[in-house]
Amino acid sequence: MSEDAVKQMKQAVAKAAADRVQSGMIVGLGTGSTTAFVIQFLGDRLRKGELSHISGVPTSFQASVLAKKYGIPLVTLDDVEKLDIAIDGADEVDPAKNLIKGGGAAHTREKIVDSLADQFLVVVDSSKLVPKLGATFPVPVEVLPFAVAPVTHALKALGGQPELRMGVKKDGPVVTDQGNLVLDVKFEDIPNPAELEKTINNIPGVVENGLFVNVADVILIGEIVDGQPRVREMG
Ligand SMILES: O=C(CO)[C@H](O)[C@H](O)COP(=O)(O)O
Repeated sequence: MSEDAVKQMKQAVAKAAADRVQSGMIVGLGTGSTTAFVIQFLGDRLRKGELSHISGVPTSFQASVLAKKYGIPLVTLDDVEKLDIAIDGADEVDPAKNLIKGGGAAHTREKIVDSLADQFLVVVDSSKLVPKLGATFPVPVEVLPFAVAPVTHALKALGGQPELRMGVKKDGPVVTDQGNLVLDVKFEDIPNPAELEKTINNIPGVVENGLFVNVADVILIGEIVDGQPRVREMG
């Protein structure tokens, strides 16, 4: 799939998601390249007067910078008890609507914000659909820097192959918005994602992992059909 086709799928699905937001809503703003388009399209709708009085809860520094750029008023979790909708991307989606997230190292805040929404709407291109979680993407685990060694040992004991995530444009490890590190853990098989999600989070020093089980309500998928971008909802 060409880069341009992937961009078209992301834009199509982002537009469809932004069109579902209604005036007055409190909206969780996800992190990543797909949600960057969602934030841009929400800003467009506000500017055109199609939408008014929405507030965004950003899931990351990136989301907050983009929201400010596109004129979306922001609130924090000190200001609201729940959200009407959260729109976020994913790295993998299985047929039961369970996810792996954290490709942008933002899964800790994302899980908090996405879980507080009446509706958690996931926006992905068709390359993210997998028959089983773990098929293509490791499970990102945010870890306190002090605990990287013992958490690494514990993840190996669970059958995983953890690797410290390194920066692409920076020497040294990726540091999350909370000042922690990320271990990307490849598992040969994830027979029970719900159990693995809880087991990993029980390791002392783990802050949060990128398995999102039973959190997503709606999955919108951008795809290319007969050369044209199209959006469908997972049944
Ligand atoms: O979980 C995430 C960030 O932590 C992203 O939502 C996920 O990585 C998908 O990103 P993109 O839309 O760029 O493919």
